[in-house]
Amino acid sequence: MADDTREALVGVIGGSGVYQIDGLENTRWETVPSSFGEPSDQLLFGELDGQRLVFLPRHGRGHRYSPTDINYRANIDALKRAGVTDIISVSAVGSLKHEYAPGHLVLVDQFIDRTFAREKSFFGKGCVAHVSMAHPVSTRIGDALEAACKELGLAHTRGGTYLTMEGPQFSSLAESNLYRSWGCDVIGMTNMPEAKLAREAEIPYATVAMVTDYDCWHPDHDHVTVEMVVKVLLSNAEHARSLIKTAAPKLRRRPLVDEQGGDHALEYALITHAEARDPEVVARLDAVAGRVLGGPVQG
Ligand SMILES: CSC[C@H]1O[C@H](OP(=O)(O)O)[C@H](O)[C@@H]1O
Ligand SMILES: Nc1ncnc2[nH]cnc12
Repeated sequence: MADDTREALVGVIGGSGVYQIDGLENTRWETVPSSFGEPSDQLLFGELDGQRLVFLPRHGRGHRYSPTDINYRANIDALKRAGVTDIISVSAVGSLKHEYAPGHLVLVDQFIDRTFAREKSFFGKGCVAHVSMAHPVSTRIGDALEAACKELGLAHTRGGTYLTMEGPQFSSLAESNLYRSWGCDVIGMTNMPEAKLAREAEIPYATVAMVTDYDCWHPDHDHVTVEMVVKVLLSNAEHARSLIKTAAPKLRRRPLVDEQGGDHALEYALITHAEARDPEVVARLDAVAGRVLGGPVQG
């Protein structure tokens, strides 16, 4: 029978408190240049139980970039250039629901984007595209993460909405209550535009949101502080590590065409006529959109 799968290369974007992956073997940090500027750091290539993996610390080693200052475009472009086919994002989040106590993992499947000071698209003047964000998270990667949580006995919930705020300040009580009234589950500062850009780059994406605090709405819990987030993260670092270790091998082979659309999002997204495209803009889209832009555009 014909093999209708292909080898995957899993990329892990580590959030606050996750600046490396212990246990990764045969590692090398490599500079991967991007046509969209500087990624947050070099990429760490390595193997986890024989499975090749690429790791990028979202805020850079030492946490040098604030959520607003992260060059999300360069990060996703660099991962694409490195051959990454699937992204697992690991993120610290505040809980907006009683039932998600610190330590709980939420495998989110929806996002609300309230950020306003970031580059959100690879496309624009000179080459316009509109991708679907109806279902921003890959069910296939979510399945692997859920199975891993079950195997490891980690407290988790499949599905949930992650509200992305601009930051860097945490929310006011009125904002926190507003997001709760919208039915959001968790709050963070980074997953948008990251998930949008992964979609544009045709890389299926899924997030493991690690609850570190109750933001500022819970009457019985202190308001979130960085100290609180770091304390919970340190005590959960082992969970994140074993989760990646258990989930990544489940993603080793992937379908030729992802049924979710995450790896062919650009199929019907480009709207600028070939003759109207700006060759310079097209040139820097070589990794992200080379599949649909075809050969070099004549100037
Ligand atoms: C250190 S608390 C706030 C910080 O943590 C989260 O980052 P990440 O998603 O990269 O884990 C949150 O979004 C803020 O950037
Ligand atoms: N309460 C919170 N708000 C925004 N980002 C966070 N990251 C961790 N906790 C957070």
